[in-house]
Amino acid sequence: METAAISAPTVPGRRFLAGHALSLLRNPLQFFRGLAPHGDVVRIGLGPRSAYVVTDPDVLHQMLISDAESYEQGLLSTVTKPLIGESTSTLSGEEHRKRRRMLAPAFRQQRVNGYTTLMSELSTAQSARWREGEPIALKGEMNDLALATGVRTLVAAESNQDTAREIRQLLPIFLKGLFRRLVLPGFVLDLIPTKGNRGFTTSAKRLRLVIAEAISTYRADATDQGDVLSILIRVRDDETGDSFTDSQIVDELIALLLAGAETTGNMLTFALQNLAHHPDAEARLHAELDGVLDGRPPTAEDVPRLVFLQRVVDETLRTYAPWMLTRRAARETVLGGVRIPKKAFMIYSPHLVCRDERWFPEPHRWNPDRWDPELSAPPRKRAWVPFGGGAHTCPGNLFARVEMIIHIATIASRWRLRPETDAPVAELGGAAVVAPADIPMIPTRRNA
Ligand code: HEM
Repeated sequence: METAAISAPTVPGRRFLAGHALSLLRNPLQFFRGLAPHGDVVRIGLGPRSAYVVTDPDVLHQMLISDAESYEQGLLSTVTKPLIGESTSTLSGEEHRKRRRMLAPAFRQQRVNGYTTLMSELSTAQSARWREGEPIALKGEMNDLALATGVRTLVAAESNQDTAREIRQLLPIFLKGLFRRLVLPGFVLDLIPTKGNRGFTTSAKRLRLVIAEAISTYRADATDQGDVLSILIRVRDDETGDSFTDSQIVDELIALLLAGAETTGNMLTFALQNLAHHPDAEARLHAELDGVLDGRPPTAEDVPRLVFLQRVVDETLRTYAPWMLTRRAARETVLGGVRIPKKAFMIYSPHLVCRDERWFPEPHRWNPDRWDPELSAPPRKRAWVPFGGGAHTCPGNLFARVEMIIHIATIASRWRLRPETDAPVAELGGAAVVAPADIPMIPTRRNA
């Protein structure tokens, strides 16, 4: 160990036993955004426990990439593992590397391109239900759309559409129960047989059963349905020759839906809310869509041509990046010159790094032009971390970016959205992600 290593500075305001709980409960996003001036790695109190928060992009690179072997998955995966099983998002080490290799073919560029027709059909159907001048709850609409996209790209076969519908109904009940169990231990909730608690247990069992039935149908019919499940039942690991068992596929599909639906739904909401609040950006997007698409639905080939829309998406991902992700030090080590004890509770916050004015001038301003090399100096690449980095970097990053581009292109080609009130775009600290406040929107048809 380097001898010059120092102890991590403690962030002022830590109280005996409570730690920084008050500031965290009051406004976790603001609290995290205020940490960087105290050091590249700082110590905060979560109740009586210490946690180390990494605030600098180079030091974060060290933790996630160059010295990744010194860290394993943290609290978030420890608490979710008993509830959602062993999957890419809860495993560490060699088993995790193997799962990532086996998952990768479902998320390669060519495969993701194949999902775009379905994506565009889903946003067309969702927005076809809107009525001129009648307010819509945009956040609910976008979460439904992202969930539908997740479920249909995982299990697309026509013969399994009842399954897909049932997964869509069960997942929100399961998610609600899961969130409660992250706060209170399951055995406590099992002692209180309320509707919500029974709902979690029943929905978890049913969810596994319907996915298992879909797997049996797919195994019996060798056709590639162009979806994620078709890949998972075929894939063989290059290094070990192993394939997935049915139970592993169930765990992976549930984990993908948990990791991918709400995150993308929230980002879609933020993007459309910001466009509604920035008429200049909205007008430029409309001009681009009219020029490239001329009224037809977007396809995978259009994605690289929708340059301004890509900037809208990248800026939304920067502005509303997840605020808290965790690791655990597997051994005593040094990070950014700071001593890290074995088993230390490590936190990194893409939100904090992506809102640091040293890397992104006027960091709280949503400004797609910061990604235009003719108008702005190139942002620090290492500081744009909405999808994390290293071995656990989001495997759905390409999928999520393409999904956002296709849905926004489809919706904004047909509709202009305006907030019903003058409420500004507001952000809330959700479980690990930044969630939008629900601002009712009034849709009006575009005549393009
Ligand atoms: C805009 C939407 C999304 C954002 C902002 C996002 C962000 C992230 C981040 C920051 C991580 C890394 C967590 C860590 O370091 O511990 C992650 C992991 C993960 N994401 Fe995403 N994600 C998004 C969409 C998706 C989608 C659409 C899918 C799947 C279809 C997905 C599947 C996963 C999985 C399985 C992991 C765990 C990876 C691992 O531990 O190896 N995500 N995501």
